[in-house]
Amino acid sequence: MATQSPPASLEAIRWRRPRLSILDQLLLPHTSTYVDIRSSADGHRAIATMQTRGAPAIAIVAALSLAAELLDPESPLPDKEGDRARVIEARLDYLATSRPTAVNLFDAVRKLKAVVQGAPQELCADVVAAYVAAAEAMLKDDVADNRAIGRLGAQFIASRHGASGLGVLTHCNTGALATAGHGTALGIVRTLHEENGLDHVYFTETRPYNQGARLTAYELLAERIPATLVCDSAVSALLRAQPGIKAVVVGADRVARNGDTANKIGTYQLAIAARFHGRDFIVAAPTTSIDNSLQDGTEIAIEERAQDEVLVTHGVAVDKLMNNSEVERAAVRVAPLGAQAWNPSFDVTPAHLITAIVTERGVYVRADGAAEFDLTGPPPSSVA
Ligand SMILES: CSC[C@@H](O)[C@@H](O)C(=O)COP(=O)(O)O
Repeated sequence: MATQSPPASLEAIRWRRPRLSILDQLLLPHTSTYVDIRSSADGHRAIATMQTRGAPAIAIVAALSLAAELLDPESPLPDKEGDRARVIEARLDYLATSRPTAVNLFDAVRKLKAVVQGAPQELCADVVAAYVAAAEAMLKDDVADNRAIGRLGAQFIASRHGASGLGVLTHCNTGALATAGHGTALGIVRTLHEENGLDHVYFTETRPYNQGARLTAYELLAERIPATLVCDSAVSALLRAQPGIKAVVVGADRVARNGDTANKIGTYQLAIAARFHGRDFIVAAPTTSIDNSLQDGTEIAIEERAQDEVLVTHGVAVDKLMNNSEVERAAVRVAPLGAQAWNPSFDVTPAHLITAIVTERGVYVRADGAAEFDLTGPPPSSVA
């Protein structure tokens, strides 16, 4: 395995029609390896094992994995158009079982099924062409959406706290590795940095999978953004010690129509700490993360992952890393054999703890005195 420094511009999802490859996020940050995804079965496996992760990225990899399969001349698709459409829909249903919480996946599956059902029926190639074009559009649109979220979020924070010298705290990884590029909450951090508004970003380890310590650190180093890693348990102490941190910015896996937000485990306690210390708590998410079918967060399915993610940790040997030798990721048991762990991958932050929800269409805030958002209509400050 080769060791590499972080590339200048991250491309976690590499689509070169008809080929898809993804940056293996189980091996980051010490090893950058692209894995070929040739089929929906490969896509399902990459999502379930978290070789790729992050709500928007999961949806896009699922969509493109099936595009790669459909464009493969050796893929055994039936010749008849109706049969072909049914096979595509069955593959989409299968992809939807890869992870349960991020609604972007289900949103993508629903939209792609509608494309397949609406495609002209005369030629077999049409349904595939329509599918591939729609999947490719999802990749392209996500970057544009993230750039809009970055700009609107940076403007919102600047309007409340000034346009320079800002400190922010973020959680998990919501950057180029979790999306098609730029990122959501990390997109706001990137935009603040590009516009010289950012003084410093603090980011959590995000146990147990360490999306912060491994992936956000990797992205921030690549772009030389001034940043400091903290343990998840240091957040309250950090907010007390650093009055310059004006906002906590996080992503979302699913937002109910009242604003209750499911995001990476630990987000809820960050929101409580932010409220206690009088800081803004901002959710950054594309509208594909909003699930208007859910009245509130109690209806969100929370994924529980394997106990071993808590009981065992992974890393590389420090001496090999320092000597620039080839490194191999190894598992290290932390808890004693026999110890039991509970490992919910997400938690739900109640709407009343959230200052604003930044989408690509605009910023939602709660009406004066309201404990909940109304996400069923356009945001008050919509983007034309
Ligand atoms: C733009 S990514 C937003 C969320 O998906 C992110 O914060 C998160 O919770 C990711 O969880 P993960 O388990 O790594 O897929």
